[in-house]
Amino acid sequence: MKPVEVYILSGFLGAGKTTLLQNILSQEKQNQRKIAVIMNELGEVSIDSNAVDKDTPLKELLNGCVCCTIQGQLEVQLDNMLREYELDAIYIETTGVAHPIEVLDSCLSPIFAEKLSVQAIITIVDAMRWESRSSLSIQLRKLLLEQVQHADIILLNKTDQLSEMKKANLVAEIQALNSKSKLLMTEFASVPLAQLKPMQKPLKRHHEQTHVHEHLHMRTYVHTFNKPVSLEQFEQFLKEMPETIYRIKGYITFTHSELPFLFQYSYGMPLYMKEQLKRKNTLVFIGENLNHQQLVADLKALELND
Ligand SMILES: Nc1nc2c(ncn2[C@@H]2O[C@H](COP(=O)(O)OP(=O)(O)OP(=O)(O)O)[C@@H](O)[C@H]2O)c(=O)[nH]1
Repeated sequence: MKPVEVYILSGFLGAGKTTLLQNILSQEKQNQRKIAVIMNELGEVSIDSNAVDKDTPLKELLNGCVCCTIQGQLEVQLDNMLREYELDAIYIETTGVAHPIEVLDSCLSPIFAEKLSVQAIITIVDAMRWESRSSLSIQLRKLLLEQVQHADIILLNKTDQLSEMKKANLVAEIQALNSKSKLLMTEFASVPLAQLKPMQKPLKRHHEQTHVHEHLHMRTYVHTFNKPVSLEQFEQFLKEMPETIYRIKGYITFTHSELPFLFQYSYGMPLYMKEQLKRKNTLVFIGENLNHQQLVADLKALELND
């Protein structure tokens, strides 16, 4: 039997991995290929899984980063996928702080030698984040660089926010770091599937391990609101919260609206999308050295002030 193609989607928190996955899945559906998804999220609840439609087999690895705490689980999930479904391809969306090589290692395990064929590590780079990476900690900067260096295909995303001149500078910088990869510029990760074929297949590569909890000090906090909150006060909270909170996602209901909003925040940019169904009002916060106590107090205060 033909081995199942595997694509590893990597990229920093909020770079656009889920947006890319949605674009890919709708194109794969048109091509009538059988696709499965493995998602790894840092928080203990999944927000992104709603982005995958019900017909697509989905396995989730929650509350850990594939690269350190749950690499073994990834192998088990891959094995389960192969037993349960007849597939053409599996897409693995890693957490924004995963090292793609660890994921690659799991897929290249001898138990999958005949069954999986890893096609590419696709790294999506948030153009704005890349530009201002000097404000990140050394460990995170290193991770960003390595995600680029180990990619077979690089999507320079969010280019809608860059001038032509800045685009040219970024392209030159990224090509200097990894001249072997294919580099594409995208807005909202829009890319034809045919472009996601690498120039060469990934081989086993080595890197220095950077683990989420040990070195990056990356933490998550999951907060559930018991009642709607004021939009105005929530926006004030966003303005005042520490810059080391890089990513927030989840559902939130405001006093002015019955239905919740899907809330996305990355690199200082909030985005609200109205939902059609009631959802649990849970937000996942991801950041470096999170001060849990302060966060809990600030979020609880939003409910009291209402
Ligand atoms: N302006 C702009 N926003 C974008 C673009 N691509 C994605 N976004 C937005 O950026 C936010 C994060 O996108 P996601 O696709 O959820 O990012 P992600 O990498 O999956 O995030 P994590 O899973 O938390 O690491 C969302 O609000 C997207 O709508 C783009 O090209 N331009």
